[in-house]
Amino acid sequence: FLYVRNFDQSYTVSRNNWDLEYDFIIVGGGSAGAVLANRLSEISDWKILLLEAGGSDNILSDIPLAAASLQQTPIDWAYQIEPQEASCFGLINRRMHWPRGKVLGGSSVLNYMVYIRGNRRDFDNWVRLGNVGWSYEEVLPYFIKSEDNRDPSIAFNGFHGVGGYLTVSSPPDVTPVGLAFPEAGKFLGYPNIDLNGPIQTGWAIPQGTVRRGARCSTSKAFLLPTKDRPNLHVLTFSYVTKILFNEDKRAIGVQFDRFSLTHVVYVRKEVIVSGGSINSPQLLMLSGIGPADHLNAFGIPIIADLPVGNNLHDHIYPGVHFSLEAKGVSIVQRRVVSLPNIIKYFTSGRGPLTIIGGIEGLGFIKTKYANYSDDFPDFQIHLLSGDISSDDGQNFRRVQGITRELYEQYYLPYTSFDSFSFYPVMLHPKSRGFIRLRSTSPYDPPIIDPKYLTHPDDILSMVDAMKICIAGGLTPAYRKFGSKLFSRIIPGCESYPVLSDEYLACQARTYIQTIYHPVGTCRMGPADDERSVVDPELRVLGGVKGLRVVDGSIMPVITSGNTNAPIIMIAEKISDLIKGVQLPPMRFPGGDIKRITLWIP
Ligand SMILES: Cc1cc2nc3c(=O)[nH]c(=O)nc-3n(C[C@H](O)[C@H](O)[C@H](O)COP(=O)(O)OP(=O)(O)OC[C@H]3O[C@@H](n4cnc5c(N)ncnc54)[C@H](O)[C@@H]3O)c2cc1C
Repeated sequence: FLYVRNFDQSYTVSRNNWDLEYDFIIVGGGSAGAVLANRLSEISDWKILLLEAGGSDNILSDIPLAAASLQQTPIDWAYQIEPQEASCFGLINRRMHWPRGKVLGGSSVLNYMVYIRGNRRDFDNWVRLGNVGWSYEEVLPYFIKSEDNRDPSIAFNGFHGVGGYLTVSSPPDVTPVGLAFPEAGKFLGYPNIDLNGPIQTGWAIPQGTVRRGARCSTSKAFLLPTKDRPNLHVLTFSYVTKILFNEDKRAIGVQFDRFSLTHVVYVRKEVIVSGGSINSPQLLMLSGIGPADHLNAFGIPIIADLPVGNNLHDHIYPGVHFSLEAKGVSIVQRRVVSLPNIIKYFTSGRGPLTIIGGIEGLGFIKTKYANYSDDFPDFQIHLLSGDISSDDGQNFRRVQGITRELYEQYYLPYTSFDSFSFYPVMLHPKSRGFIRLRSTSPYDPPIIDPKYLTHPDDILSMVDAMKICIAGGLTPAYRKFGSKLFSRIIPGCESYPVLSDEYLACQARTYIQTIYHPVGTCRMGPADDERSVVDPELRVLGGVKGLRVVDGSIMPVITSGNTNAPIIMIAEKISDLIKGVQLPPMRFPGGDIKRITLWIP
């Protein structure tokens, strides 16, 4: 207990009194909001208010292997998406859950802690879309600024930071199935590399946002060190329901609900919305910023007619599952959640409970559809060591929202043996969906329709990625444990020859799942691009003043990898911009790279 739990964390940030006016009001204390609160309150003359709808994180959320068990609990907004047209859910007709953190630290408290920054092309692509200032060379200093990398073999290779607020570490313990992952990659021709270093295409055991074996959320990383700053007020259980404007379209404050009472607080400089990719567009629309026809339909007075809620996209994957003859080589949750392992975790910050969401390997690969000349992978394989059902399906059923009967029908055969899964995550989906208001009540969850797989290219590349996964799981690295592809005949796909392209496509449509990276709903772009909601300094367009959006919703195109680190970077960069400073661009430490043509949506 002493080892992993810093007693400082028991501080409470809730206050019962606050001021009537602040220099900055930040809405949402998640991945982005926590960074902004820290960095802006470094200026002692500025008074900052952070309003967070949820409370504080807890001891369960510290345990890396327990990540999935946090879903559908009070610290999760527990959204559900609309049923999808593309027959993704033909088999079980489910409405996929979309967890989002409702807690200080936001989704960084629920996430699986994988630390990935994305590909340098992602940011150069943002610049090509008109977003001056966001090239890889300009954002790299901000990734480094946040970081405290604790692995000496990675920390000093020129791409990393030491001494920042965000602890990044390599896993203290890895199962044999995890250790086999880079070996399997090498067999297929992929090098074992630092996935945040000079090249991204490779297979490796990933680093995580983990400090001494426990989750390092942005609440722990960025808010905890500010607890003695008198100019930062953090109010938990404070749900912002409206941004207030004067007749000049200047944001002058917000209205929020706290313990059944409604309050108003005013702002001198700016309101910054950091509610995440679902809540930020919802709040903007409720406040009169959104598509005019949609707001008119609800009778909401229009402040600015902007494409808020459009451009919703996400990372999805189909599962490729393997069973193993060997025993004790992967995480079988019913075995690893044992008293000795719990004691080990709390006394030394080691053991299987430190494994980040069960993810022990990451492989960035290129399918034949990638169509790029060099290092710009189109899929990211996540190795889940131990399968969805190794805890008797409890998390899986909760996370995927399927019934016990369906679970027993299709997944039960997994439960008794060691196993692993490869999840090939499609990095550059072309399908686009939207967020819209369901009603004018801020308490009604918005309509979320990602329109998965509605672009025909998306399914083709997915089939190819599944084939690479099948090859990877059957390499000598896994054969030595007796790996076998778990090939049940999927109901609805019987008419296709097993493992044919058509069969795999059917499997993908049937079992697609989110890896929880929705972005893009308050798209950043130049003012003359009709798709833009915020400009490259993240100021809301349409003549609005004193209002920014800073979170995952501003990404014009999703980054190649998990989204927490890039969102922290975005908040770091904008904090400096607000302060009127910018770190100098870093020349790419590996030298110049070839220019290539990217697909631009
Ligand atoms: C289950 C899961 C697993 C993931 N795994 C990984 C991973 O392994 N690696 C990775 O890099 N990324 C991962 N992600 C994604 C990553 O965590 C998110 O992209 C990132 O945390 C989003 O940051 P954000 O600042 O945009 O929003 P959030 O972190 O969601 O923050 C939004 C905050 O605003 C608050 N809020 C919203 N509306 C209001 C309002 N009106 N008033 C007051 N407060 C409000 C919310 O309660 C929340 O605290 C995962 C996400 C999930 C959910």
